[in-house]
Amino acid sequence: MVALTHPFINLRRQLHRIPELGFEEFKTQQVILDTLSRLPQHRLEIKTWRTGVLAKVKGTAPTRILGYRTDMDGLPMEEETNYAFRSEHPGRMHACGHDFHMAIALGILTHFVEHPVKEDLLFLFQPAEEGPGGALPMLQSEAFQEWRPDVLFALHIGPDWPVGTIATRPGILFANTSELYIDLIGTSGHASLPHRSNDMVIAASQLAMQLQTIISRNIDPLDAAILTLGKVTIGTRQNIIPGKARLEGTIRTLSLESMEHIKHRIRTLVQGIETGFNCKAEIDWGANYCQVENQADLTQAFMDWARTEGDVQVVECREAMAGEDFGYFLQEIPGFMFWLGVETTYGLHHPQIEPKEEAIPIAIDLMTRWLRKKANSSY
Ligand SMILES: CC(=O)N[C@@H](CCC[C@H](N)C(=O)O)C(=O)O
Repeated sequence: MVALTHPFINLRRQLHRIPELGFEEFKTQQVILDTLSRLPQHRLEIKTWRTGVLAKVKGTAPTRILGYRTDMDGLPMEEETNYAFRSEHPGRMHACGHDFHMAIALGILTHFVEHPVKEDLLFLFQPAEEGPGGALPMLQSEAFQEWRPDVLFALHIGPDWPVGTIATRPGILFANTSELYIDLIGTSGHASLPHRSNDMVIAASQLAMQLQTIISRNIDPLDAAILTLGKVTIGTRQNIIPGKARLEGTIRTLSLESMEHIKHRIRTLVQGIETGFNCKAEIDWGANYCQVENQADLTQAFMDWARTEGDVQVVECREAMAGEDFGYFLQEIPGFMFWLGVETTYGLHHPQIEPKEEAIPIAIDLMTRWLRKKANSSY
């Protein structure tokens, strides 16, 4: 772990202590607003939107708005790192790097308040990326539309790459996602009377196995797709036949067509369970995120530029099956997202993840130079 010498590493640690779930980022929002309030105000315009923040750094002779987005929320999990600055919120953790993302955004913003460029720069602090999804409602908000940027950039910490490496690609970077919740409703009863009950352990087990056939039997093997069940809840006690089961999961695809096809197959299999087990079933698709599709020319230009700058390694990576609601912004505004190497032993969403903080100043420096270049060019 690096020493506490860099102001934005310090800020990351401050944010790391206070992870909050989507649309509950009250303390986080306050830290962002407090940080902004300590900067010279004459170049800053600030708006809040729900628990998010929009901060505009006014340019010297603006004709366009260049945007930079960070997410803000933490995850509902117990932290198990060795950090001295562990989460102070039980059952909450920044395990997806949003503390890094916010500190980096504030580092870039601070630079431009002190060293303005010609164009306006918009910094979006977006709530609820992990769920239920803040990007789409923020994109549709009046607050955003009033300052709608012409281009938009973002990064995500990348545990698989060493510090000093960035990885991205023109085109699809992150998958389409849909959450999946299936409730099965049968009849509970005494363990000794199976014929008078309708056991949802058996129905849920059958369904879990059948769902796994969708990817292996119904999807083109060359078209990547995932159906993961992350949580199954059934029963209360060893001698009670449970009449209710809940299966929770996520679907990931690299095309919208595959997403629709998988949902169609899920509906069909669930209907089969209803018929076969004489139970009722309800499906809820939860939050859906569209793919993160990097604008090809801009992304290629960024990768070429970063290679010539020579201080970071640039990798053209494959698509990831992770989801990111930043994709909604990129459906309407040209831009890109990239992975920032933070080289960790444990991956994203792991309770022991300790991303390397040396990546924070590297990212601030890189994106400061990129935004300066874009703000001074005609595109
Ligand atoms: C980068 C990352 O880990 N993103 C999350 C986004 C959540 C997607 C959605 N709520 C779902 O689970 O379907 C991810 O899990 O990929």
